Amino acid sequence: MGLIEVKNITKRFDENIVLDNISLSIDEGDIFGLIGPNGAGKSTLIKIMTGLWDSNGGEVIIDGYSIKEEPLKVKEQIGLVPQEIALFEGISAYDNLEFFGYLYGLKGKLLKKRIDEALELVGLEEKRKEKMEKFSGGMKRRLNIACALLHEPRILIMDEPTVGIDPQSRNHIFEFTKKINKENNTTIIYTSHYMEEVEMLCNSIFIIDQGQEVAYGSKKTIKSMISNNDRILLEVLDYKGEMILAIKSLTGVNECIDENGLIKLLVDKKDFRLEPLLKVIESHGGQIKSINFEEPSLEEVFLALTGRRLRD
Ligand SMILES: Nc1ncnc2c1ncn2[C@@H]1O[C@H](COP(=O)(O)OP(=O)(O)OP(=O)(O)O)[C@@H](O)[C@H]1O
Repeated sequence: MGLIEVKNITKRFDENIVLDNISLSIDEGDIFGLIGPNGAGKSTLIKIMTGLWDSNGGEVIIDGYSIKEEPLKVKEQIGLVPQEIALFEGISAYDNLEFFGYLYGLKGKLLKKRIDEALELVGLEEKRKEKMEKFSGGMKRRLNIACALLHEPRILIMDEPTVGIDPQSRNHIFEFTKKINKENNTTIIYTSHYMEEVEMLCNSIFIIDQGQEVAYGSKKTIKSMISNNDRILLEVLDYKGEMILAIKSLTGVNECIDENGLIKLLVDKKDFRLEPLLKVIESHGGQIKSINFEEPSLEEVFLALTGRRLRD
């Protein structure tokens, strides 16, 4: 059983079904990506998983506790960073953290220690005395995440943490997310409509669209859902013209396009072997300058499975 079990969750607003029988399981230490376009149901699922909203059917079990029956046991394990920034503008970064620390029941030396650690983690130690109103959107977002980490939660949930922020803050968020996952084994749930972020950060992925599961599993599993093909890009110097014909006749090669020395291959993962390809190139006098293997991107997966782009 995973640390987090979501079982057959359904949510309706009047007649509108916004989550349709969603089930998933998240292991301790995972970085779990929940992705889908605007209005797909990501925030609604997060609100149900954290006990902020009730579902119309199904259940959420965290560490063996039902969120409906033992909400406090569940909530103390979670740090939630909501989509809307929740901070006090008129006071300093430190005072904001102190306020949230009190809410978690922290005080005295322990609170000070946790505030220092959280400020360092999100890269805002030098801004501790500055008032929030002077902060950029990205700095506010980082501080908001720091607030959610003060009680050292076992699970950190971030709902679209990089929307509308500067690249520097975005990189900070990636770096410290990876750090707390690695060093503290914190389980991360990360929602986004930026496929490339999730692709970079997450090991398990759930793609949701119009309240329904589109794909779910490890990155590898999801990518293999749409294609048995891999792409290979080769840069080859000094080869003779017949080489392309010889490559095309190799087992497992479905396509071979030559663009002035940049050779693009589409190969069947099951049947293709690298060795015969290298031999053919060598026997035609070609010299390989570079060779790259490419998998389909998550964006391509989404397009293949839904017929639409994630961001139109
Ligand atoms: N309080 C509400 N009342 C009625 N409908 C709602 C409510 N909250 C959300 N919805 C609807 O539920 C659907 C899912 O919304 P949700 O905010 O969960 O999507 P999302 O994937 O988080 O999108 P975004 O990336 O835009 O935040 C949308 O159609 C939305 O209009």
